[in-house]
Amino acid sequence: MTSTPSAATPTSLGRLVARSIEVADPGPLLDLLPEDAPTAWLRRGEGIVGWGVAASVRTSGPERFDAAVDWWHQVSASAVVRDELAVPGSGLICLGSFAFADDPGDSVLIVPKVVVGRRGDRTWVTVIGDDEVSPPPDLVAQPEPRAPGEVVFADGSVGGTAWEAVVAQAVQRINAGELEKVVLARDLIASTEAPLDVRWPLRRLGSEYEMCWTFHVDGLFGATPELLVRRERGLVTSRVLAGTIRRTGDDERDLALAATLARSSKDLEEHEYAVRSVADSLAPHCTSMNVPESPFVLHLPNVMHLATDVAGVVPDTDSSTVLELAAALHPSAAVGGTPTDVAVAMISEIEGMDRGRYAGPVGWMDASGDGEFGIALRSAEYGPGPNGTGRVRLFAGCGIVAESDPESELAEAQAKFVPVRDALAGR
Ligand SMILES: C=C(O[C@@H]1C=C(C(=O)O)C=C[C@H]1O)C(=O)O
Repeated sequence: MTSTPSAATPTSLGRLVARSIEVADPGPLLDLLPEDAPTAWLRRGEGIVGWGVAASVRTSGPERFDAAVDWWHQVSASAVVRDELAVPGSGLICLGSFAFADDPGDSVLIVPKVVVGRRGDRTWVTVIGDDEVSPPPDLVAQPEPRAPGEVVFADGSVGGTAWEAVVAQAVQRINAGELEKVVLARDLIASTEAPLDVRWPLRRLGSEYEMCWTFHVDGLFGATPELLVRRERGLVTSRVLAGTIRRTGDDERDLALAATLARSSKDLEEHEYAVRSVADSLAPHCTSMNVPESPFVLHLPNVMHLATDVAGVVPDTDSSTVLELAAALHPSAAVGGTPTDVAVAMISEIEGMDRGRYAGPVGWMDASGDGEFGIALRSAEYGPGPNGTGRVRLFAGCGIVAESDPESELAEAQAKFVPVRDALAGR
């Protein structure tokens, strides 16, 4: 790895050596994570956790995806890999998280030093190092993570009332024919008494939001219900969400609400834009595709969504990695809008905040380019606060169409803060 793309800042230029071995079930993967440099991508207890940094690259700007793909090609081409399992996620892998917007676009790919993965009833450990690998570590459950202590929430960049006015402005511009749909988000700031030990919210998100992908990459964590793209041995899949209704906590009422959502023309329209944008971006890579005609309702503890699982076959002649597919799909109408360019310009004009890596692709990739990238929703970014405290920035957004009502959209955004908000609670 002598030459690196200009938009990339790598940490390791050495040749990597990776070795994966099968191990006995060590119990819940999240319980194995140490406090220092943990990474995670898990759903229903399966997936990947990792710790330490064997190599990483930071990229930025409009070239952030291309620069990361180039770096990964170089790293994986020069690596020596011994993998006794050869299942998705074993062998050399990286985890990554990408900014929503081109500017500043700060993004990261990380190759952990240790990865523990689970798929079905198989569990493995991968140890990755420079030129030589250490023996696999003992896998033992770590003590309960440190609690955040008292947590105080405050408005972020734009307060609730001001945000309603921004939504109203978007509705007006949609009705004036400028665009069809735009996704607008806001942030909340949580101040935690102690610096955040990210394993605290991760454990809670992993058990409360089993239908979601619980993730952490370099300070961005959450539990997303939306899979931007999975590439696995020539098959691509994407779970598209758009159209939301809040749950009441009363099962019978929620079922009636689910039926209302499935018939709501406003939500079906919003959903249709999102499905079309994903299908159109995947089509050039696929020989055949399955796009269901109508969505199903995905039930989460806080909200219900209209959901469509899109699938396609990528021929051997198409060598696009899952990250390139994610880059082609980003930003889908689920987090940008329709038409994409007009919506993205409107977001930066009126939203009033930098999204950072919220609503960008987050996930993992192996040396063959297979892997999974979700959309970083129901997420937050954390760092140090003043005087030994912690600071967490939570994000939530909503698709705005012609019939959107600002007050209901604000309530919907509040409901989307709930997963991370609740996961920070408890002392
Ligand atoms: C933008 C978010 O969610 C997206 C917007 C949705 C909607 O407007 O109905 C639903 C799911 C997501 O695609 C978010 O959670 O922040």
